[in-house]
Amino acid sequence: MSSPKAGLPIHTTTTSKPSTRRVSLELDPYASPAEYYGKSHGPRKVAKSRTYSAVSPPASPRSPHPPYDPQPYNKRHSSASRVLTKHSEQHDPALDQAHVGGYKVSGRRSSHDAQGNAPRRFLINVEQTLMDLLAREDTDHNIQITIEDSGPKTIPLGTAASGGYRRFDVRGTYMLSNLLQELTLAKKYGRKQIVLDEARLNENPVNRMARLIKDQFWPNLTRRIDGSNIFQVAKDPKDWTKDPRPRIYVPRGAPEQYEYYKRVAAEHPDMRLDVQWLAEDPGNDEYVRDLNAAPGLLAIEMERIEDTHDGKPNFRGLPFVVPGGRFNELYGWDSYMETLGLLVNGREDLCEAMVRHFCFCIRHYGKILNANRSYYLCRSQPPFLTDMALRVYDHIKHKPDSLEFLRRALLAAIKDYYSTWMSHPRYDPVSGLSRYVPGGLGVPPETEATHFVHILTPYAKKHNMTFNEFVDAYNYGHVFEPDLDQYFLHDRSVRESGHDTSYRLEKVSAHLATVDLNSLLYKIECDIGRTIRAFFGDSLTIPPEWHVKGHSTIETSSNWDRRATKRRKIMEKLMWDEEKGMFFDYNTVKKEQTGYESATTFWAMWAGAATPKQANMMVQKALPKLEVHGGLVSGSEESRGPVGINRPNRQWDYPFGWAPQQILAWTSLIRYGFEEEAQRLAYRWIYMCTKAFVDFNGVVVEKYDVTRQIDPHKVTAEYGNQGSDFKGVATEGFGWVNASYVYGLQIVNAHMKRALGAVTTWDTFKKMTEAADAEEAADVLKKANEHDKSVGKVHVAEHVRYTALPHSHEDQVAHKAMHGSEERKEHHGPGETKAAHL
Ligand SMILES: OC[C@H]1O[C@H](O[C@H]2O[C@H](CO)[C@@H](O)[C@H](O)[C@H]2O)[C@H](O)[C@@H](O)[C@@H]1O
Repeated sequence: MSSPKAGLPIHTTTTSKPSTRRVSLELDPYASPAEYYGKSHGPRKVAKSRTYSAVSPPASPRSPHPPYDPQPYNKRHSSASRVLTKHSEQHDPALDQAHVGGYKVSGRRSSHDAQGNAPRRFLINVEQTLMDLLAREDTDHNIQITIEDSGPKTIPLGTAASGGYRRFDVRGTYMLSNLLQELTLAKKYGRKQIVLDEARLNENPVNRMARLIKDQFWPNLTRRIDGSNIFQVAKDPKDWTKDPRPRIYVPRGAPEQYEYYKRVAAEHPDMRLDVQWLAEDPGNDEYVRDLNAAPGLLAIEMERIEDTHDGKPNFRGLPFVVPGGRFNELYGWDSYMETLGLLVNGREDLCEAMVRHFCFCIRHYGKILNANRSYYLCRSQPPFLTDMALRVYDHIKHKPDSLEFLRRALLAAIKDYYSTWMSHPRYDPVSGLSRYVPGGLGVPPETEATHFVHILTPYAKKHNMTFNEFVDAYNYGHVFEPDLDQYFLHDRSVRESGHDTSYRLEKVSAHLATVDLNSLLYKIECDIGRTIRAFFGDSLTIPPEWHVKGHSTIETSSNWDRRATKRRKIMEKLMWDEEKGMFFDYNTVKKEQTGYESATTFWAMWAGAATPKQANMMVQKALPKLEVHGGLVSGSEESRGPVGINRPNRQWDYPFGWAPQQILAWTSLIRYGFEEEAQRLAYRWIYMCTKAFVDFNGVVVEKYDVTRQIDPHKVTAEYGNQGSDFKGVATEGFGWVNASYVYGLQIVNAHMKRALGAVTTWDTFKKMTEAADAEEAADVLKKANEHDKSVGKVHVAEHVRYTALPHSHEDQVAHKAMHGSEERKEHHGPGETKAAHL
């Protein structure tokens, strides 16, 4: 483990940096913190004492910045001397250059550094500068420097070229907060003194955020579960018991894991690791409820490694990426969304491992779990396995066992399809559609204590019990409240949908055949049919361990194609509203559409279930209702209805926007040729994330208020916002937002990227582009007229069209979307189009 943080994240081999980088001044100013402060900073931080002795005398009161002196010169001199003397055998060309050649050291008093051509670097005493910076700039004392702080917004730092003698002002919230972040990281890596590249402080914010995601956030969100870390990862911040302890449940089909964990427990009794067999039928409602008295992790996939020194079989957990810093377990649809970003960042190793975990879960727990904790055993999440596996396969197909990987994922997806989504109670035979209807009893134990207070308190009063007494009595069937049973049936359903919580679903979810779920199942049907045909000779044998009773042991594509066609027709009949230009959830009990306007309407396009005409109507009618400042809002304000003290807002409703909704909408739009709209939405979202990142100390959160222009990360709904509560530096971001950022940057064009780097709003960018186009057109017109005068012809329109043609690849893509209709067709399958790669 190379992370300095809590020992939790694991840093697996990354493809992002060549290992041959030289440790010297050549060090990439944008190297990952592990490299910049960990491996490579040592030799840069020191210089020979003899060179240091050449530094000029103390600053005079006439120094350009007399009011601020973070450390008296003599103190700086002596502390630096100490370091320098101590490490005098080490050599830093940067400082040699400063004192011996290159930059000539002035004999005058300390002064501000003039900007030379060489990149500027600062020589910084970490602890002292950190203290000074916070004392001066963090006026609201939250250990973040943001636009809400009212400090002077400037701090002078000594340049490395002058051995810290000459000073240069670092100004503005963005640079100061980057300084805070860098110092916090340097401190975590144990650095006392650093040479810091200015380039790290004034880096293009889009590049910085994308870089942090790739080099820092993904590694810090990466976990594995095995004996080396079970003590930490088994800990659950949601654990409600009096004696939280590490506990792992192992399914009967994985006896080698049971033996392994038993051995780990025996070897480390101080850990108090509780290793338990899971029941044969772990999806039983009563059983899962009873496990709530002793919640624990559920074992996931491991790989066999070299035997122990005494010849015992040994294992290592496969890695996975968690949704956010507080999590230690593998989530369902978060993992899919993260995969989209991880693939952009070359981390197919992690994506492949997550698919393998999902296969393990389907095989042993019967489904992809909400997350691998005992209290999630009855509950799944939106299913994306086929798309995930196909995308990963596309990146690993050169590997010898890649086809086996795909086969296994397909077998797992088929089993999950039959036994989870097309079985009672999720499948509704009357409509032919599916619903989120997980099992379970009682109050979901993992939710925030306050979430159900308003629902349960009247019942507690009615039964003359305290709140906790009532919850206990209700959970164990000592009191009967059928209305509450219905309430929690729907609540569990909302949580399985991943959209927890929303007024779209509250008190009705289990009755709804949602657009989201049925679009996903349509996609799964298409993917399975196509994959069996393309990769497995149109005949896939189902081995006993994947076989679901009542279904064939040989799968062919035609059945899957038929299923997909059937579902598409039903969706069109029951969910499509031609007049509104939207798909709506269908209430299978009331047998009517709900009419709730939700961003999930675009999932039908993502899956390819919408006809081109329907897609066009959605762009014309649904998009304007849901497009706001920061991209796509979860649902319309009108559909959500009024909120207030008695009807609090819900995090998956207006005005909040979530990364998965953005990602799926962009991909949907591109799939049907609406690249201009996809780019605009991606721009809005990336702009909003970047703006918050720049103004609020590098914050990246779980969800945003997409209608808020200044501080969109401030979300007060339900449990607040994951990712906003950090000290000094955000080290993980949030999984699916990280993914949306790097994925979205693949969608916007080069001009947009530049404008985003300058934190330009969409409206300004649009005006600028239109103005530039108009100017260019006027210029062309002028030239054409001149030309026409000379040749006596008028072909202005042709010239305008020609000169408006963009030159870069991205521009051509955008241009085609704007001017050409040839790409507006339906695409299916990976590898066919840009959409497929996205
Ligand atoms: O504790 C409340 C809920 O927390 C999770 O839901 C939210 O976070 C998940 C992880 O990012 C995400 O998958 C989900 O869409 C979010 O709403 C958890 O999944 C819920 O089961 C839990 O009740």
